[in-house]
Amino acid sequence: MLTEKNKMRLLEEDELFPSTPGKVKIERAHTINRQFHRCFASTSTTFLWALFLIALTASYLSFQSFVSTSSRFLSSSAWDRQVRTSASPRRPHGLSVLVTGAAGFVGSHCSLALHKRGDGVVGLDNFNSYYDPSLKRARRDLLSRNSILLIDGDLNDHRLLSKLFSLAHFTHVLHLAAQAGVRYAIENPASYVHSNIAGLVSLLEAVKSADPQPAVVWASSSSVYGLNDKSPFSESDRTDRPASLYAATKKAGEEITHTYNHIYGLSITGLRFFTVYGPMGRPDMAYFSFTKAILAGKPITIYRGKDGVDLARDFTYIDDIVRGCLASLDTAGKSTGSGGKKSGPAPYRIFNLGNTSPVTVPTLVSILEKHLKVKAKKKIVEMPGNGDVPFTHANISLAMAELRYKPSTNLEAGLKKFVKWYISYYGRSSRGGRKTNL
Ligand SMILES: O=C(O)[C@H]1O[C@H](OP(=O)(O)OP(=O)(O)OC[C@H]2O[C@@H](n3ccc(=O)[nH]c3=O)[C@H](O)[C@@H]2O)[C@H](O)[C@@H](O)[C@@H]1O
Repeated sequence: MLTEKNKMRLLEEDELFPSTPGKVKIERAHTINRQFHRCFASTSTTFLWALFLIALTASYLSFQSFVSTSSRFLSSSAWDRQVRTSASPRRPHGLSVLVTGAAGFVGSHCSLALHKRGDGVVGLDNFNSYYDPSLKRARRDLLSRNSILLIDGDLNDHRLLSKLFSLAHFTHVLHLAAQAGVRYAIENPASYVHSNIAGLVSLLEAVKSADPQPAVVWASSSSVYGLNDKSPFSESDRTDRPASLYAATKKAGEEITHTYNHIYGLSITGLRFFTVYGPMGRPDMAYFSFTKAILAGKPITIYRGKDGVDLARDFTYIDDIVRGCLASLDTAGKSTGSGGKKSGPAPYRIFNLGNTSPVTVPTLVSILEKHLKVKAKKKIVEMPGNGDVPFTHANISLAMAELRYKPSTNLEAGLKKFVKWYISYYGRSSRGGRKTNL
């Protein structure tokens, strides 16, 4: 017999866990159900507590790491001195440049080139794990051996940025930090917004408030041309039809920098890089991942466009890009703002930095086969609809006229240098592990 109290409890439990309407309930089933419900209720409570504790621990840890990162940077006079020394030019009228993304491919090459000619350089990089961070650490070690300070920090860390601009009077910011890669945007769209939109705005806010305001040279991308089929691509061509979220964030960057130019008088130069390759490059890019796979005897996937047309890229060698970046810094006019107001118009420039001679992906593979002396195992598939464009081709007349930009390395010669570096760094039988220092 059920007591009134027990009946009430059962009723309450029934309300909590309603049974399927119309089902006959027998007492034994009900008892089992009740035990199950109790057990479930206690499991779910435990689960919720566990979640709560995990969240609490995670926020504590991230707070601790924020505090320790910030205090490590923000309260040490030794660190202040390091920033000032690294930012100081060693030649008369030299530049003082904050290079974001300095542990990256283009960032590390530019930092070294600037340092070599006597400019002051401070690097900033968040060492994210989009590709193997050990290569980024190796680049940092190389910079460090050249007395270039590279700070592990994120563009979105406002305190860190304002501290940097208060410590050093940077004449220029070379902004190369970004979430790169066209196809990865399908997997992780938020990382593109974090770095290429929020990070960019955070940086521009810091630059706007700096006194004096530096000039900004930054990496846009050939991908902004998107579905443009007028060839070669000129800076005045349509860029309102991006084919990937990556391209859309780079295009947004061009508009965002324009706003800061218009309102605050920041001197802006946007560089549309065309598929940059070379030694110490990005492992996610086709020429790099193909090399690794070919040496390992693994198959490579070659995408092919509609109607069996080969895809083509205006592959551009890193040294040419570095020269274009340095020429952009050297010719950037001054920012005109101070205290949040501009005192006159400042330059806003956009340049293509390409090679002007597109090469198909199968040709890229055959050049690699030749330099590696190994035949590739090729799998040809139709280009997936995940952001790729069929071809790119730069018109570089504007950069030639204003930057004296003149690319001098063709794909054959550039890949030879890349392969030489790859084998010296990883070895021929590598599985991605490094053999020597950079
Ligand atoms: O120029 C640019 O703006 C962009 O250049 C590259 O993007 P992408 O040209 O797609 O370079 P890769 O990823 O190296 O691809 C090169 C070509 O190889 C093809 N590919 C790639 C990977 C693969 O497994 N198979 C394959 O056939 C691609 O479809 C593409 O046609 C960079 O990854 C971007 O960060 C940069 O902004």
